[in-house]
Amino acid sequence: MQGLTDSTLPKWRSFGLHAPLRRALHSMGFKQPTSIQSSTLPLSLPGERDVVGIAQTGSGKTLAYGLPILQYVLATLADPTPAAAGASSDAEREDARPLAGLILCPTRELALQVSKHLNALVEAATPPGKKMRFAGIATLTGGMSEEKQRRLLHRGTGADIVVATPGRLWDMCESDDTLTARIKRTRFLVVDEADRMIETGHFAEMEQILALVRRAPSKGKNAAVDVVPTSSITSGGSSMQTLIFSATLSKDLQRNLKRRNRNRKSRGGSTLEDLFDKIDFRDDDPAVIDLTPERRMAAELKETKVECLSKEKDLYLYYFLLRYPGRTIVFINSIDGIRRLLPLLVNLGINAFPLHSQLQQKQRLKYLDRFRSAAIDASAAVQGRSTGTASVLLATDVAARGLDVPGVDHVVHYQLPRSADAFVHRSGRTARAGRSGLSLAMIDPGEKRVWRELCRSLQRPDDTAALPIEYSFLPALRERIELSRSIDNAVHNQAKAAHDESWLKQLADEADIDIASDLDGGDSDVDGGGRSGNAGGKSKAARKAKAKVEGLKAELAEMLRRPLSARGVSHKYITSGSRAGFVEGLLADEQHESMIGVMRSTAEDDLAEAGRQGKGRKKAAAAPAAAPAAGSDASDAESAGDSEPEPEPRAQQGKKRKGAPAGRGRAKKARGGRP
Ligand SMILES: Nc1ncnc2c1ncn2[C@@H]1O[C@H](COP(=O)(O)OP(=O)(O)OP(=O)(O)O)[C@@H](O)[C@H]1O
Repeated sequence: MQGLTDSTLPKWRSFGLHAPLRRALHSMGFKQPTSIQSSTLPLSLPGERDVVGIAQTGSGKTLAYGLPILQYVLATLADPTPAAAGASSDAEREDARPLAGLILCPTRELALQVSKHLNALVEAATPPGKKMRFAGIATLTGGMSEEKQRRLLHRGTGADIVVATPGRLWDMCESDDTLTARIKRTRFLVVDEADRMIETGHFAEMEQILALVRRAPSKGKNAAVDVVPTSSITSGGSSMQTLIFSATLSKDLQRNLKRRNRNRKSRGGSTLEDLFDKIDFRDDDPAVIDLTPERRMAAELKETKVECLSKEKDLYLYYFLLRYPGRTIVFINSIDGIRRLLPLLVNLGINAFPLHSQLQQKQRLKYLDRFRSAAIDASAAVQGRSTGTASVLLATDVAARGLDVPGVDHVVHYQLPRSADAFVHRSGRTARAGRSGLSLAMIDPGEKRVWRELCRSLQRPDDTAALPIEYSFLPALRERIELSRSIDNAVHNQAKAAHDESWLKQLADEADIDIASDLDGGDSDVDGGGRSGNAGGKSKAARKAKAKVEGLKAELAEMLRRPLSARGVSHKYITSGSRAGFVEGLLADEQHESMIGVMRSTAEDDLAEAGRQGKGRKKAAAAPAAAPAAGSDASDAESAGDSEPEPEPRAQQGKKRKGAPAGRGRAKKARGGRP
């Protein structure tokens, strides 16, 4: 073992991991185990116990279950099963080899990520110069070529570890006896995100897969079935170890918050009972390691909220993305919502990518990759684009669990999810592995009850601080958003007209009627215009619609070029503006890149500063009773003719340092019109 002595990684030494694994941990920079790893490893290594591990998001659960499996693979390299040793071909050897591990995950992205994580460890564990990796990992997920997955599964003497989503795995099992037989004798069964995996009605195939690893009653608990011919295997091996992991394992967190539930109390309980019902643990008393923190979230996660009208969410989201550039995942409850918001943000120059289940798998991976690899560089803000510094993933809950994208700064709940566990998992896409992060909940009046239920489910008071907002930017942002919406409507009309036109043309062709003159510029009936999909060219209306889209785009580009200024900033004579500290900030090069008048700062810093200021001026800061302020306690009712939220009394100005500006007194109600 080159360059690695027992003293290199003292914190890992007590687990007795094989040298290649310690080498890999060393080269990947994992200097010490996380809490869940150090608590479960002594129990979960080969030959030990069944383990149920519950720990906060981003705490390293993948390695907690991955290391024992890889430890087992390394041990069997030196000591293959007798049947495998006596086999004369790779296929025979594969038949005779039990699977080292079967890892079940709820989403394709998560399965691919787990494989990638374990593969990286295997690669790092392989001595330099050696081509053969010591463990083969096959990923079986839907949306990708089954044939290719089958090839990788059976390569050589077969994969050691299978990482799979239940649907694709079961499909393949139905036509692959070798796979089925190897699963029946798997040495490790891992159920990641276990509460989700066994939730009734989610994965019909889970029942069948779990039945494969259940022991046949006739064999009894201690029957040895590990080294027997494949054909005679009818039930799971007796030495299987089961490792169950999740960040949440409580039925109360799964409760539908949107449904009024009078029997709330009786619904509590633990998913553990369901697990014991559904999974045939070999251990009579599996070890349960529960490291759930009090608030159920990572300690490094800061939480905030914006209370605003539903129709104002786009505005506050845009404000947040501009004010705090970085990598942000925005969770939206419906795919239609993503389809609406995506063009709106893209028109505004935001690097936004969609992720939902109706995208092809290739596209899902492509967008995730672009989100992951987008350069977050403050200096990338370019003329004509509002920002080049944000990377935004607009996602449904398909991205809520398990996804580990390094460097996600913020999670935004554009709408509240339907259950508290979804809220915990969504929020956990940031503040991972000891990093800081922020979760922002956007709450409209209709969601106030759900928010209260959510806090109750999480057993905490509603003490989430409101996001400080510099209200004087909002009129200009609103104008941009409205223009972006108009562009989207115009593009939609254009496309619709193109569709109508080609349909009309098709009908005309079928009836042998010539409508070319209309399409060439006569008085077309096609309203709104659009692209003609035929050789006759475009109708007058289509040309008009195209010109309208181009005109609006040019107008927005011009608008985006104009700087955004906070109230009190003078463009003509910089030093004459009334905004305190503005010039000092400019001189110190601490001004925000695209919002003139506020400092570069993080949302976490601004929250902390607002908290400090708020303590001293709680009474003075109370919002006017007549209109709900964003971030203040808005009315429960979706009031008719909802007026614009009154500006927050004290505008926040970003991170305050020594000599930095203090908040300017009360801002006046924001005016519309151009800045
Ligand atoms: N011992 C360690 N030291 C430092 N970083 C680690 C360690 N173990 C894992 N990590 C890193 O922590 C990050 C989160 O790990 P992982 O995805 O396994 O978390 P998780 O607990 O499964 O999260 P979730 O509940 O969201 O699925 C990963 O980027 C991983 O590389």
